[in-house]
Amino acid sequence: MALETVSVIGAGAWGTALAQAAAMAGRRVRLHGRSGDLASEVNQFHTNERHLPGQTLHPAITGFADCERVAEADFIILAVPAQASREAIIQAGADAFAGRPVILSAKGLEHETLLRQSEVLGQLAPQAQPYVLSGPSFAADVAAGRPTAVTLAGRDAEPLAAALAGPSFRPYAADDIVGVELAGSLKNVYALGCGAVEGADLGASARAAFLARAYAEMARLVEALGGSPATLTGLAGLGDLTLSCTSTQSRNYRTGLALGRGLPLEGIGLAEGVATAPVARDLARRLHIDAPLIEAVNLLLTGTTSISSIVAGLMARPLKRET
Ligand SMILES: NC(=O)C1=CN([C@@H]2O[C@H](COP(=O)(O)OP(=O)(O)OC[C@H]3O[C@@H](n4cnc5c(N)ncnc54)[C@H](O)[C@@H]3O)[C@@H](O)[C@H]2O)C=CC1
Ligand SMILES: O=C(CO)COP(=O)(O)O
Repeated sequence: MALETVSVIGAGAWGTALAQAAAMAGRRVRLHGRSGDLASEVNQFHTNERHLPGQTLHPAITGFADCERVAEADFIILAVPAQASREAIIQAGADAFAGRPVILSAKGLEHETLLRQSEVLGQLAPQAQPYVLSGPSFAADVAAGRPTAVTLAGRDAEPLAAALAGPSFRPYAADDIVGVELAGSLKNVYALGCGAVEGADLGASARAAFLARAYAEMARLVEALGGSPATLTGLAGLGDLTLSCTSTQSRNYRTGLALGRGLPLEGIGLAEGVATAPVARDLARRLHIDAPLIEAVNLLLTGTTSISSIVAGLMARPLKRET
Protein backbone atom coordinates (compact mmCIF):
# COMPACT_ATOMS: atom_id res chain seq x y z
CA MET A 1 0.00 0.00 0.00
CA ALA A 2 1.30 3.44 -0.91
CA LEU A 3 2.01 5.69 2.08
CA GLU A 4 3.18 8.82 0.26
CA THR A 5 0.52 11.35 1.16
CA VAL A 6 -1.14 12.06 4.51
CA SER A 7 -4.08 14.18 5.66
CA VAL A 8 -3.76 15.54 9.17
CA ILE A 9 -7.08 16.53 10.76
CA GLY A 10 -6.61 19.20 13.43
CA ALA A 11 -4.23 22.11 12.98
CA GLY A 12 -3.50 22.67 16.66
CA ALA A 13 -0.08 22.20 18.21
CA TRP A 14 0.00 18.43 17.88
CA GLY A 15 -1.53 18.15 14.40
CA THR A 16 0.89 20.75 13.09
CA ALA A 17 3.85 19.05 14.80
CA LEU A 18 2.90 15.66 13.35
CA ALA A 19 2.46 17.28 9.93
CA GLN A 20 5.99 18.62 10.31
CA ALA A 21 7.34 15.18 11.32
CA ALA A 22 5.61 13.55 8.34
CA ALA A 23 6.97 16.19 5.97
CA MET A 24 10.47 15.75 7.37
CA ALA A 25 10.02 12.01 6.73
CA GLY A 26 9.40 12.78 3.04
CA ARG A 27 5.60 12.64 2.96
CA ARG A 28 3.38 15.18 1.19
CA VAL A 29 1.11 16.56 3.89
CA ARG A 30 -2.36 18.11 3.83
CA LEU A 31 -3.06 19.89 7.11
CA HIS A 32 -6.81 20.33 7.68
CA GLY A 33 -7.83 23.00 10.18
CA ARG A 34 -11.20 24.59 10.79
CA SER A 35 -10.10 28.11 9.97
CA GLY A 36 -9.50 29.48 6.49
CA ASP A 37 -7.14 32.04 7.98
CA LEU A 38 -4.92 29.32 9.35
CA ALA A 39 -4.84 27.48 6.01
CA SER A 40 -3.78 30.74 4.33
CA GLU A 41 -1.12 31.32 6.99
CA VAL A 42 0.29 27.82 6.44
CA ASN A 43 0.29 28.21 2.65
CA GLN A 44 1.61 31.78 2.49
CA PHE A 45 3.97 32.04 5.44
CA HIS A 46 4.63 28.39 6.45
CA THR A 47 3.77 29.13 10.07
CA ASN A 48 1.10 28.40 12.69
CA GLU A 49 1.86 31.24 15.07
CA ARG A 50 -1.06 30.54 17.39
CA HIS A 51 -0.10 26.98 18.17
CA LEU A 52 3.62 26.76 17.34
CA PRO A 53 4.96 30.30 17.66
CA GLY A 54 8.27 30.97 15.98
CA GLN A 55 8.34 27.66 14.12
CA THR A 56 8.84 27.56 10.34
CA LEU A 57 6.87 24.74 8.74
CA HIS A 58 8.16 22.42 6.03
CA PRO A 59 7.21 23.45 2.47
CA ALA A 60 5.68 19.99 1.85
CA ILE A 61 2.81 20.96 4.19
CA THR A 62 -0.28 22.47 2.53
CA GLY A 63 -3.11 23.95 4.60
CA PHE A 64 -6.81 23.23 3.97
CA ALA A 65 -9.89 24.58 5.67
CA ASP A 66 -12.40 22.02 4.38
CA CYS A 67 -12.52 18.49 5.71
CA GLU A 68 -14.37 17.17 2.68
CA ARG A 69 -11.06 16.52 0.93
CA VAL A 70 -9.50 14.54 3.76
CA ALA A 71 -9.81 11.38 1.69
CA GLU A 72 -7.31 12.65 -0.90
CA ALA A 73 -4.42 10.96 0.90
CA ASP A 74 -2.99 7.48 1.47
CA PHE A 75 -3.36 7.69 5.24
CA ILE A 76 -4.88 9.97 7.85
CA ILE A 77 -3.72 11.35 11.19
CA LEU A 78 -6.46 12.50 13.57
CA ALA A 79 -5.09 15.15 15.93
CA VAL A 80 -8.00 17.04 17.46
CA PRO A 81 -8.66 16.92 21.24
CA ALA A 82 -10.12 13.60 22.42
CA GLN A 83 -13.57 15.08 23.10
CA ALA A 84 -13.69 16.50 19.54
CA SER A 85 -12.65 13.34 17.66
CA ARG A 86 -16.22 12.09 17.23
CA GLU A 87 -17.32 15.40 15.70
CA ALA A 88 -14.25 15.57 13.45
CA ILE A 89 -14.83 12.03 12.14
CA ILE A 90 -18.48 12.78 11.47
CA GLN A 91 -17.56 16.03 9.69
CA ALA A 92 -15.06 14.29 7.41
CA GLY A 93 -17.51 11.42 6.78
CA ALA A 94 -16.97 7.70 7.41
CA ASP A 95 -16.10 7.08 3.75
CA ALA A 96 -12.98 9.23 4.08
CA PHE A 97 -11.55 6.72 6.57
CA ALA A 98 -12.67 3.47 4.93
CA GLY A 99 -9.85 1.13 3.91
CA ARG A 100 -7.14 3.56 5.04
CA PRO A 101 -4.71 3.54 7.94
CA VAL A 102 -5.92 6.12 10.47
CA ILE A 103 -3.48 7.20 13.16
CA LEU A 104 -5.20 8.35 16.35
CA SER A 105 -3.05 10.76 18.32
CA ALA A 106 -5.33 12.32 20.95
CA LYS A 107 -4.64 11.29 24.54
CA GLY A 108 -7.99 11.01 26.25
CA LEU A 109 -11.09 8.90 26.91
CA GLU A 110 -14.46 10.09 25.65
CA HIS A 111 -16.76 11.36 28.38
CA GLU A 112 -20.23 9.80 28.76
CA THR A 113 -19.40 6.83 26.47
CA LEU A 114 -16.12 6.00 28.33
CA LEU A 115 -14.67 4.97 24.96
CA ARG A 116 -11.06 4.93 23.83
CA GLN A 117 -10.27 6.82 20.61
CA SER A 118 -9.98 3.63 18.54
CA GLU A 119 -13.39 2.55 19.82
CA VAL A 120 -14.90 5.88 18.72
CA LEU A 121 -13.34 5.43 15.27
CA GLY A 122 -14.52 1.79 15.14
CA GLN A 123 -18.07 2.87 15.93
CA LEU A 124 -18.21 5.59 13.28
CA ALA A 125 -15.91 4.22 10.57
CA PRO A 126 -15.62 0.46 11.05
CA GLN A 127 -13.78 0.03 7.74
CA ALA A 128 -10.85 2.20 8.87
CA GLN A 129 -7.54 0.57 9.85
CA PRO A 130 -6.80 1.95 13.35
CA TYR A 131 -3.34 2.84 14.68
CA VAL A 132 -2.44 4.73 17.84
CA LEU A 133 0.52 7.07 18.22
CA SER A 134 1.60 7.96 21.74
CA GLY A 135 4.71 8.52 23.82
CA PRO A 136 6.83 11.28 25.36
CA SER A 137 6.63 14.03 22.76
CA PHE A 138 5.92 17.72 23.15
CA ALA A 139 4.64 19.34 19.96
CA ALA A 140 7.25 22.09 20.11
CA ASP A 141 10.06 19.52 20.33
CA VAL A 142 8.76 17.41 17.45
CA ALA A 143 8.15 20.44 15.22
CA ALA A 144 11.62 21.85 15.92
CA GLY A 145 13.26 18.56 15.00
CA ARG A 146 14.49 17.72 18.49
CA PRO A 147 15.05 13.95 18.95
CA THR A 148 11.79 12.21 19.85
CA ALA A 149 10.75 8.55 20.10
CA VAL A 150 7.14 7.35 20.21
CA THR A 151 5.10 4.16 20.03
CA LEU A 152 2.91 3.43 17.00
CA ALA A 153 0.53 0.58 17.78
CA GLY A 154 -1.68 -1.31 15.38
CA ARG A 155 -1.73 -4.25 13.03
CA ASP A 156 1.57 -4.58 11.11
CA ALA A 157 2.56 -1.05 12.10
CA GLU A 158 6.11 -1.25 10.69
CA PRO A 159 5.45 0.31 7.21
CA LEU A 160 3.50 3.17 8.76
CA ALA A 161 6.24 3.71 11.35
CA ALA A 162 8.77 3.85 8.49
CA ALA A 163 6.60 6.38 6.64
CA LEU A 164 6.78 8.75 9.61
CA ALA A 165 10.37 8.12 10.67
CA GLY A 166 12.96 10.82 10.11
CA PRO A 167 16.31 11.85 11.52
CA SER A 168 14.63 13.33 14.60
CA PHE A 169 11.40 11.33 14.88
CA ARG A 170 11.55 7.63 15.68
CA PRO A 171 8.32 5.63 15.95
CA TYR A 172 8.57 2.11 17.40
CA ALA A 173 6.00 -0.35 16.02
CA ALA A 174 3.81 -2.19 18.55
CA ASP A 175 0.60 -4.27 18.64
CA ASP A 176 -1.13 -3.27 21.87
CA ILE A 177 -3.61 -0.56 20.87
CA VAL A 178 -5.53 -0.84 24.16
CA GLY A 179 -2.46 -0.51 26.38
CA VAL A 180 -1.00 2.39 24.38
CA GLU A 181 -4.29 4.31 24.35
CA LEU A 182 -4.88 3.83 28.05
CA ALA A 183 -1.31 4.79 28.92
CA GLY A 184 -1.56 8.02 26.91
CA SER A 185 -4.92 8.92 28.42
CA LEU A 186 -4.16 8.03 32.03
CA LYS A 187 -0.79 9.77 32.16
CA ASN A 188 -2.63 13.07 31.75
CA VAL A 189 -4.70 12.35 34.87
CA TYR A 190 -1.57 11.48 36.84
CA ALA A 191 0.23 14.58 35.49
CA LEU A 192 -2.53 16.68 37.08
CA GLY A 193 -1.88 14.90 40.38
CA CYS A 194 1.91 15.24 40.18
CA GLY A 195 1.56 18.92 39.34
CA ALA A 196 -0.65 19.38 42.39
CA VAL A 197 1.89 17.59 44.59
CA GLU A 198 4.50 20.08 43.40
CA GLY A 199 2.12 23.06 43.62
CA ALA A 200 1.18 22.22 47.20
CA ASP A 201 4.89 21.87 48.03
CA LEU A 202 4.58 18.29 49.26
CA GLY A 203 8.17 17.53 48.28
CA ALA A 204 10.14 15.56 45.69
CA SER A 205 9.76 12.33 47.69
CA ALA A 206 5.97 12.60 47.56
CA ARG A 207 6.10 13.22 43.82
CA ALA A 208 8.25 10.14 43.22
CA ALA A 209 5.90 8.05 45.39
CA PHE A 210 2.92 9.36 43.43
CA LEU A 211 4.62 8.47 40.15
CA ALA A 212 5.50 4.93 41.23
CA ARG A 213 2.04 4.20 42.65
CA ALA A 214 0.47 5.75 39.53
CA TYR A 215 2.42 3.27 37.44
CA ALA A 216 1.12 0.37 39.56
CA GLU A 217 -2.45 1.69 39.34
CA MET A 218 -2.19 2.15 35.59
CA ALA A 219 -0.94 -1.45 35.22
CA ARG A 220 -4.03 -2.74 37.08
CA LEU A 221 -6.35 -0.77 34.83
CA VAL A 222 -4.58 -1.69 31.59
CA GLU A 223 -4.69 -5.38 32.47
CA ALA A 224 -8.36 -5.25 33.47
CA LEU A 225 -9.28 -3.49 30.23
CA GLY A 226 -7.53 -6.02 28.01
CA GLY A 227 -4.18 -4.32 27.38
CA SER A 228 -0.75 -5.63 28.24
CA PRO A 229 0.96 -4.27 31.38
CA ALA A 230 4.26 -4.88 29.53
CA THR A 231 3.36 -1.98 27.23
CA LEU A 232 3.78 0.31 30.22
CA THR A 233 7.53 -0.37 30.35
CA GLY A 234 7.85 1.43 27.00
CA LEU A 235 7.64 4.93 25.58
CA ALA A 236 3.87 5.26 25.78
CA GLY A 237 3.87 4.11 29.42
CA LEU A 238 6.88 4.91 31.57
CA GLY A 239 8.26 7.33 28.96
CA ASP A 240 5.24 9.60 28.79
CA LEU A 241 4.29 9.23 32.46
CA THR A 242 7.75 10.41 33.48
CA LEU A 243 7.75 13.29 31.00
CA SER A 244 4.29 14.58 31.83
CA CYS A 245 4.67 14.15 35.59
CA THR A 246 7.93 16.06 35.81
CA SER A 247 7.93 18.79 33.16
CA THR A 248 6.36 22.22 33.29
CA GLN A 249 6.15 21.98 29.48
CA SER A 250 3.15 19.69 30.10
CA ARG A 251 -0.17 21.54 30.18
CA ASN A 252 -1.65 18.86 32.42
CA TYR A 253 1.24 19.20 34.87
CA ARG A 254 0.92 22.99 34.81
CA THR A 255 -2.83 22.69 35.43
CA GLY A 256 -2.15 20.50 38.47
CA LEU A 257 0.52 22.93 39.62
CA ALA A 258 -2.00 25.78 39.50
CA LEU A 259 -4.62 23.68 41.35
CA GLY A 260 -2.05 22.81 44.01
CA ARG A 261 -1.20 26.46 44.47
CA GLY A 262 -4.85 27.50 44.47
CA LEU A 263 -4.34 29.63 41.35
CA PRO A 264 -6.73 30.16 38.39
CA LEU A 265 -6.45 27.83 35.40
CA GLU A 266 -6.80 30.45 32.66
CA GLY A 267 -4.27 30.54 29.84
CA ILE A 268 -2.80 27.08 30.36
CA GLY A 269 -4.56 25.61 27.31
CA LEU A 270 -5.95 22.14 26.72
CA ALA A 271 -5.48 19.76 29.67
CA GLU A 272 -6.95 16.45 28.51
CA GLY A 273 -6.69 14.94 31.98
CA VAL A 274 -9.50 17.15 33.26
CA ALA A 275 -12.06 15.47 30.98
CA THR A 276 -10.48 12.02 31.23
CA ALA A 277 -10.24 11.89 35.05
CA PRO A 278 -13.96 11.17 35.68
CA VAL A 279 -14.03 8.67 32.82
CA ALA A 280 -11.02 6.81 34.27
CA ARG A 281 -12.70 6.85 37.71
CA ASP A 282 -15.94 5.43 36.28
CA LEU A 283 -14.08 2.71 34.37
CA ALA A 284 -12.11 1.71 37.48
CA ARG A 285 -15.25 1.62 39.64
CA ARG A 286 -17.13 -0.39 37.04
CA LEU A 287 -14.32 -2.98 37.00
CA HIS A 288 -13.79 -2.87 40.80
CA ILE A 289 -10.19 -1.78 40.31
CA ASP A 290 -8.56 -0.06 43.25
CA ALA A 291 -7.54 3.37 41.87
CA PRO A 292 -6.98 5.72 44.82
CA LEU A 293 -4.87 8.20 42.84
CA ILE A 294 -7.48 8.60 40.11
CA GLU A 295 -10.08 9.08 42.87
CA ALA A 296 -7.79 11.66 44.50
CA VAL A 297 -7.35 13.63 41.26
CA ASN A 298 -11.12 13.66 40.78
CA LEU A 299 -11.58 15.01 44.31
CA LEU A 300 -9.00 17.68 43.56
CA LEU A 301 -10.86 18.67 40.36
CA THR A 302 -14.21 19.01 42.12
CA GLY A 303 -12.60 21.64 44.37
CA THR A 304 -14.64 20.56 47.36
CA THR A 305 -11.83 18.95 49.37
CA SER A 306 -8.53 20.51 50.41
CA ILE A 307 -5.28 18.96 49.23
CA SER A 308 -4.24 18.30 52.81
CA SER A 309 -7.45 16.28 53.39
CA ILE A 310 -6.91 14.36 50.13
CA VAL A 311 -3.34 13.54 51.14
CA ALA A 312 -4.41 12.56 54.67
CA GLY A 313 -6.98 10.20 53.15
CA LEU A 314 -4.37 8.55 50.93
CA MET A 315 -1.85 8.15 53.76
CA ALA A 316 -4.47 6.64 56.08
CA ARG A 317 -5.42 3.85 53.67
CA PRO A 318 -4.88 0.38 55.17
CA LEU A 319 -1.27 -0.80 54.85
CA LYS A 320 -0.76 -3.45 52.19
CA ARG A 321 1.92 -5.40 50.40
CA GLU A 322 3.43 -3.46 47.51
CA THR A 323 2.59 -5.98 44.77
N1 LIG B 1 0.55 19.50 22.29
C1 LIG B 1 1.29 18.44 22.55
O1 LIG B 1 2.48 18.56 22.89
C2 LIG B 1 0.71 17.08 22.39
C3 LIG B 1 -0.66 16.87 22.30
N2 LIG B 1 -1.15 15.60 22.19
C4 LIG B 1 -2.57 15.37 22.10
O2 LIG B 1 -3.08 15.91 20.90
C5 LIG B 1 -4.45 16.29 21.08
C6 LIG B 1 -4.65 17.70 20.56
O3 LIG B 1 -3.86 18.55 21.36
P1 LIG B 1 -3.21 19.91 20.83
O4 LIG B 1 -3.00 19.89 19.37
O5 LIG B 1 -2.04 20.17 21.68
O6 LIG B 1 -4.37 20.94 21.20
P2 LIG B 1 -4.52 22.43 20.69
O7 LIG B 1 -5.38 23.10 21.68
O8 LIG B 1 -3.20 23.01 20.36
O9 LIG B 1 -5.29 22.29 19.31
C7 LIG B 1 -6.49 21.62 19.16
C8 LIG B 1 -6.97 21.92 17.75
O10 LIG B 1 -8.09 21.10 17.45
C9 LIG B 1 -9.01 21.91 16.75
N3 LIG B 1 -10.33 21.32 16.87
C10 LIG B 1 -11.11 21.22 17.97
N4 LIG B 1 -12.25 20.61 17.66
C11 LIG B 1 -12.19 20.29 16.33
C12 LIG B 1 -13.06 19.66 15.43
N5 LIG B 1 -14.24 19.18 15.82
N6 LIG B 1 -12.68 19.52 14.14
C13 LIG B 1 -11.49 20.00 13.73
N7 LIG B 1 -10.61 20.61 14.55
C14 LIG B 1 -10.97 20.76 15.83
C15 LIG B 1 -8.91 23.28 17.39
O11 LIG B 1 -9.39 24.28 16.52
C16 LIG B 1 -7.41 23.39 17.57
O12 LIG B 1 -6.79 23.90 16.42
C17 LIG B 1 -4.75 16.13 22.58
O13 LIG B 1 -5.43 14.93 22.80
C18 LIG B 1 -3.37 16.06 23.22
O14 LIG B 1 -3.34 15.28 24.40
C19 LIG B 1 -0.34 14.51 22.15
C20 LIG B 1 1.02 14.65 22.23
C21 LIG B 1 1.65 15.94 22.37
O1 LIG C 1 1.29 14.37 25.74
C1 LIG C 1 2.15 15.21 25.86
C2 LIG C 1 3.58 14.90 25.92
O2 LIG C 1 3.85 13.57 25.61
C3 LIG C 1 1.73 16.64 26.02
O3 LIG C 1 1.36 16.83 27.32
P1 LIG C 1 0.31 17.96 27.74
O4 LIG C 1 -0.93 17.73 26.93
O5 LIG C 1 0.14 17.78 29.19
O6 LIG C 1 0.97 19.27 27.39
